[in-house]
Amino acid sequence: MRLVVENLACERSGRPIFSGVGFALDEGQALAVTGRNGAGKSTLLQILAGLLEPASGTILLDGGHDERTLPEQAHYVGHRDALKPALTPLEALAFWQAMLGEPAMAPDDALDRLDLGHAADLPCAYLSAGQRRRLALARLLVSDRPVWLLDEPTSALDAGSQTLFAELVESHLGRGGLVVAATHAPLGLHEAATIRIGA
Ligand SMILES: Nc1ncnc2c1ncn2[C@@H]1O[C@H](COP(=O)(O)OP(=O)(O)OP(=O)(O)O)[C@@H](O)[C@H]1O
Repeated sequence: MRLVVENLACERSGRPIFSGVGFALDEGQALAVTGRNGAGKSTLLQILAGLLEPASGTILLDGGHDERTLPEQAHYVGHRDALKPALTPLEALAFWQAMLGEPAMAPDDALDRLDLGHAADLPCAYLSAGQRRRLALARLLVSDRPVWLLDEPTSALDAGSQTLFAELVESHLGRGGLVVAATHAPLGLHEAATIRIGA
C-alpha cells in the first residue's frame, strides 16, 4: 500500500492556507506533519480524511481495498476526542467498532491496553483530558483500518502514555500500516519522515 499526495493546495473561506504540499508514504512508514500554529496541519489531515476538499492537487492510495476510498480505509483522530459525555468508554468503543466496521480488538481489551479498564463503566464526562485522549486512541485498536490520521495524538498524554502511544504506532507500522500525524512534539517513534508546511 502506498499513499501519494502531490501538489496539494487548500483555501479556507477564500484564504490560501497552503500550497505545493506533497509526500509519498509506503506501508510501515510514518510521517510527522509540523508547522507553526495555523499553518494548516489539521486542515491537511481533514483533507486526507475526506472532511474537506483541497483547492487543487491529488491524493492517491494505491494497493488497498480497490473499492474503498482513502477515508473508508483511514482512522481519523482529530483535536476533539469525539466522545459523547453520557456514554461510558465501553459504550463509546462499541459504538465506534459498529460504525467503523472491520472489528479488531474487543472494546474491553482495548480499554485494558490503554490502561483505562478501571474507567470502563464511568460516563466519559468524568474522564480527565489524558484519559479522554487515551480513549480516543483506543478507537484505533477496535477497528482494523490501515491508515491512521492523527492530529496532535500525544497532547494531554503523560510520559507513560506517550510511550504506550509510540508502542501502538510501532506495532501498527510493523503490521504494514501507514501513519500521518500532525504534531508540535516528537512522537517518540524510532523512525518517522517529517514535512513542514507553511512558512
Ligand atoms: N472553518 C474554518 N473556516 C475558515 N478558516 C478556518 C477554518 N478552520 C480553520 N481555519 C483557518 O485555517 C488555518 C489553518 O488551520 P489549522 O487548524 O489547519 O492549523 P494548524 O496548523 O493545525 O494549527 P495549530 O498548530 O494551531 O493546531 C488557520 O488560519 C485557521 O484559522
